[in-house]
Amino acid sequence: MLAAQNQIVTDALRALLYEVSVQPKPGLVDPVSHGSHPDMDVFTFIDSSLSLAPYLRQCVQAGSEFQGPDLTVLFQQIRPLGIEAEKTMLQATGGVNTHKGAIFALGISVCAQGYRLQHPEPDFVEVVCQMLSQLLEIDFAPQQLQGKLTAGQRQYQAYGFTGIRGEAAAGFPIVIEKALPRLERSSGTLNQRLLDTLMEIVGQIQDSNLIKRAHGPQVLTQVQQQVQQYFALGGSQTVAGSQYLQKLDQQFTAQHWSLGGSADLLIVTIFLAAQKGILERTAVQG
Ligand SMILES: CC(C)(COP(=O)(O)OP(=O)(O)OC[C@H]1O[C@@H](n2cnc3c(N)ncnc32)[C@H](O)[C@@H]1O)[C@@H](O)C(=O)NCCC(=O)NCCS
Ligand SMILES: Nc1ncnc2c1ncn2[C@@H]1O[C@H](COP(=O)(O)OP(=O)(O)OP(=O)(O)O)[C@@H](O)[C@H]1O
Repeated sequence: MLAAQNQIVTDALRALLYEVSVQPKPGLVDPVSHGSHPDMDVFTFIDSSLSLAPYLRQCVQAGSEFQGPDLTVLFQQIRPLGIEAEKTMLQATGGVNTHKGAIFALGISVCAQGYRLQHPEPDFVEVVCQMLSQLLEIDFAPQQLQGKLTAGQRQYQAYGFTGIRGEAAAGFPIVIEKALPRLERSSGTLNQRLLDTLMEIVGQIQDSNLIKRAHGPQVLTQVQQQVQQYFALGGSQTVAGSQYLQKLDQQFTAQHWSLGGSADLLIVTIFLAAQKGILERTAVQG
């Protein structure tokens, strides 16, 4: 039991560290570039990731010890832990928001996997959906949408987009139905496979981070076309695809666009792939 709990925490930390190591990611921080985030670099992400280890352990423990019939209670137990973890992250990064979305999405994911150690019958999606069955109703209640709103809250009001909350409450369908299958059928180096997986997510998501930075959802159509073009050129394994991705990185950085939500779903994808044992390492070439 303890070994399995430890493995969940290790896989979650692996996911955080792998995500920031993948490059080139359009507009996102990687070891070569800070993209559209001049206040961060790869070391900020390493510090942030390490600071989250105790939080991730607490979420796993809460999941594996939970016995009641109502999994919304389990989510109520871990949410305050997430709010504390955001403060820990900000202390570790000198006040920079590196992993807000990941604290939420990965915390829920490791908690669900912790729960499944004792209750293997429901699958990951069922556990997550049960945990979050009241999330949208509670978070998007009119009394919550007052005062200074976050990007996600503003976009819910303006466009009805449910953002990270909607993805999580639906059991991360983009991760399960699109990103994991893309990762499984991908080939090449691990970096190449994870780049294709990231771009698969970018083509599917309504990323509140991107919509905020591009000042409106019309950006989604353009970015979806760019993703199609990337895959039409052969993706990360062809010279044309790689050059196109570099061009996108330059364009996103110049426009100050970012893909924070896609990065967060990539983290969840890597975590689940590691748990399923489909994240086999591939020799790095060149
Ligand atoms: C739900 C969270 C993420 C807060 O949401 P918030 O509205 O602040 O976030 P917002 O939508 O602006 O984006 C947060 C991050 O999510 C990621 N993200 C954006 N869009 C998506 C998406 N479609 N899918 C996945 N991740 C996404 C990005 O990295 C982004 O930076 C979480 O931080 C949280 O629950 N915080 C505690 C708040 C709380 O419980 N308050 C008390 C009750 S209101
Ligand atoms: N590799 C990465 N590079 C950059 N952002 C990432 C990366 N991985 C995840 N993210 C996500 O992007 C978000 C940061 O976006 P952004 O800087 O726009 O947020 P903010 O602090 O809310 O806004 P602002 O910087 O405009 O005040 C983080 O919360 C994080 O979840």
